Amino acid sequence: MKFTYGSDADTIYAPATPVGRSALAIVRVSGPQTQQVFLQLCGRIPESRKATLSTLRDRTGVPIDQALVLYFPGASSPTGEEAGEFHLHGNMLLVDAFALELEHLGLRLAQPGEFTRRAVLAGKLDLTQAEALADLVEAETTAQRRQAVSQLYGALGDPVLRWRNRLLDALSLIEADIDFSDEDDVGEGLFMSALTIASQVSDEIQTVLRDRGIGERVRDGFRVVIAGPPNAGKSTLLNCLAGRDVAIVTDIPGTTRDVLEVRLDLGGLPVRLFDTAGLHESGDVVEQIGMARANDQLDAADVVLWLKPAVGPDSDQSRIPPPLVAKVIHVLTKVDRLGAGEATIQGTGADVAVSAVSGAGVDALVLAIQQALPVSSVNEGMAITRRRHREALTAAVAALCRLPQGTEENPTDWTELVLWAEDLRQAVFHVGCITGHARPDDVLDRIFTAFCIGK
Ligand SMILES: Nc1nc2c(ncn2[C@@H]2O[C@H](COP(=O)(O)OP(=O)(O)OP(=O)(O)O)[C@@H](O)[C@H]2O)c(=O)[nH]1
Ligand SMILES: [K+]
Ligand SMILES: [Mg+2]
Repeated sequence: MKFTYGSDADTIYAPATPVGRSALAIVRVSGPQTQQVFLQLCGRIPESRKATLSTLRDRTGVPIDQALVLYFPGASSPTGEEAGEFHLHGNMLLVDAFALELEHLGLRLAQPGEFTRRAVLAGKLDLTQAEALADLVEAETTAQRRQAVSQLYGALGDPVLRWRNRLLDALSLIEADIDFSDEDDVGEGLFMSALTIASQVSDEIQTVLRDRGIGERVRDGFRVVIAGPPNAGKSTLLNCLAGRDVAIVTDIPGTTRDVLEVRLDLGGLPVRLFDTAGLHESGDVVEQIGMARANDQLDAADVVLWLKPAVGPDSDQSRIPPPLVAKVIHVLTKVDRLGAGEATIQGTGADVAVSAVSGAGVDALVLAIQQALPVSSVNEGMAITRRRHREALTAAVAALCRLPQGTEENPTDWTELVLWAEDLRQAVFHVGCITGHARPDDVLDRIFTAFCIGK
């Protein structure tokens, strides 16, 4: 969907707190008509940046509410333009009555993310910080919250900006060389320093690109897939780990066909846990489709729980998982059905033995999953958190790799310098897209449509 914003010259408003009953409801206003809003509804413009108690009145003079109001003048406001905040009591009828007065003055309801968009356009935030704000609002686990906060404080934006500045330095060296050069001479040899800078930046970016996608995983959730033969107890285990009855369980093999997903917080890490159809030879068309879906999940998994029942008709099937990139945890299930004293894991090849009925071994399994997640570097230093960042960095590296890699190489004539300058310019552009220093409109639209209104 293409999202179109109203004019950036409009004065916008939006509730910044959730709909419903609450102690307070905060309404934000931003744009050139802000002072007029204060004059009309409070009777005066409050002192800048100071919480002031004020009676809000409608256009007939009838009080709407007594509210704490805040006025942020021009450039020092969160959006970089005239802005205000109204802390009403948290009743929706009251908020509606207030909104009606704002609309009467010509304000319009903000689009999702429009306040943050204005802050970016005013240079108050770079794009990675704007994305971090969205991630912070959406965070469901500690790791997500920490990653969002560190990105807000520049964990991604700062190094990207430094790369861009160094590439700009390199570009200006080459441009100087071009200026010095005439037809017989290719400049002062400044290109050598330029190529050194470019290759160092390229190496640094490539190191970051080899991060195994941890930042993206923290943002989206690590994928843990439960798989194994039919009736191994996969759906029962999903329900047990989720703590609720998500999946259908029966003693009929082939009960699960569709992929089911639950989101879990495992020690602060976001996990997407998937239940899949039992894998075996089957002529049943529906089961075959289910197994194809199961295999797709296995291909995308970070960790696979491969289940095998300790007892029952399926226990002797010596099934092994298909070849996988993911880490595999071999889980022996239904151990409550083993006789007392029977050694559980030994000789079975399993890593963990569980019973979803008695709960035995479930804590050990959770621990094993946590240890199998590729999290050693979570929240430490720079993290790529979106595909957008990865694509931009990859494109920048591709441009830098077109430059000669050894500094010994001399340009054959000055037109070659011009081509090198162009490659550098492209690298600068792609790196700049991450922070918003180069800003194609579709990038902005894609980012801000994912925001909630009022942010
Ligand atoms: N005693 C005992 N029975 C279990 C346990 N886990 C599962 N079962 C039983 O095993 C049968 C199969 O369980 P499911 O969870 O449906 O197995 P599944 O692997 O999802 O099966 P499909 O979806 O058909 O591949 C059911 O009758 C469950 O009640 C367990 O830990 N202990
Ligand atoms: K079943
Ligand atoms: Mg099942």
